[in-house]
Amino acid sequence: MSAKKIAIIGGGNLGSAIAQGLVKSGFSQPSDITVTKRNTSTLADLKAAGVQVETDNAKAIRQSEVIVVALKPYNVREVLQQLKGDLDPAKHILISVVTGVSIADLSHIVPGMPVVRAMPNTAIAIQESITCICAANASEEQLRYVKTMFDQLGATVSIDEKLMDAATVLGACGIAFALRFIRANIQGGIEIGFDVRTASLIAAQTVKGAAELLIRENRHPEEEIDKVTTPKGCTIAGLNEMEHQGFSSSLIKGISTSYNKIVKG
Ligand SMILES: NC(=O)C1=CN([C@@H]2O[C@H](COP(=O)(O)OP(=O)(O)OC[C@H]3O[C@@H](n4cnc5c(N)ncnc54)[C@H](OP(=O)(O)O)[C@@H]3O)[C@@H](O)[C@H]2O)C=CC1
Ligand SMILES: O=C(O)[C@@H]1CCC=N1
Repeated sequence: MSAKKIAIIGGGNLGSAIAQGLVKSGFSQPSDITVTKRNTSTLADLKAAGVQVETDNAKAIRQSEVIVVALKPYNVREVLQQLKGDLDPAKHILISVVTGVSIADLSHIVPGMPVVRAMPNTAIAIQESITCICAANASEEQLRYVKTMFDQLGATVSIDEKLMDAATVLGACGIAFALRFIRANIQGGIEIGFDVRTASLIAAQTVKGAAELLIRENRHPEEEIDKVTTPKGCTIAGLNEMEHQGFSSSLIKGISTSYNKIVKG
């Protein structure tokens, strides 16, 4: 368990998910976490779990050592400018999960602060995130702490900052892409006879199983696909029709479009 007190500035979708994961994992005592936002009514569940809920960012920062910034990209500059006087490079470490805001940008807003960028996804709420991490001006010890924290909340990978936008697309947006794939499977499953609950369970568990084959067994997807595609069988017939309709191509184009949205605006 972490002895450090953690402030999460911006308790929206991701900020709340991080708090949930920190509580569930036992990494932090609920009372050592403070989550801020202007309208705190949406944080009732976290409050009931013992997490401190605040509208006052400065107060949250003063009573914490680790500051997780989970604001919308367009809010970061203004909010951090206001909090500059409360941030102490000797006491605090800043972890930004904000999309598209570089360590250089952050260091420009709050000079001298140790900054780590992290890119988790919403599965962090259930300790199943993949979190990409990069640091330019944090100490080895601070970086170790951040990695340990996110290791409790899923898996981590250290990357160069130049790959952070790509990490956002593949890991963070990727949850939505995967869920849309599952939804399409559910819709197909209903069309061929299943009720929605059964179709959802089969579709979700099947995707989980496929992912586990890659993660646990370190296999290439095509190696596993070869085991399923009986010659002249129904799998290859369905798979080829999906490819004729642009399945892989649409996913690759979607990933590329998502990436360009971050880098070109
Ligand atoms: N959602 C995701 O899956 C992921 C998001 N990200 C990044 O994380 C960041 C947050 O995204 P997301 O959680 O989706 O966005 P949300 O809009 O859900 O969360 C941002 C929160 O910030 C709060 N906020 C706004 N102004 C202030 C302020 N002055 N002080 C304190 N809190 C404030 C808002 O609440 P209120 O209006 O009540 O103040 C809001 O709940 C973004 O930069 C996003 O790109 C990264 C990876 C994944
Ligand atoms: O859609 C977005 O812009 C954010 C970044 C990653 C996930 N959600």
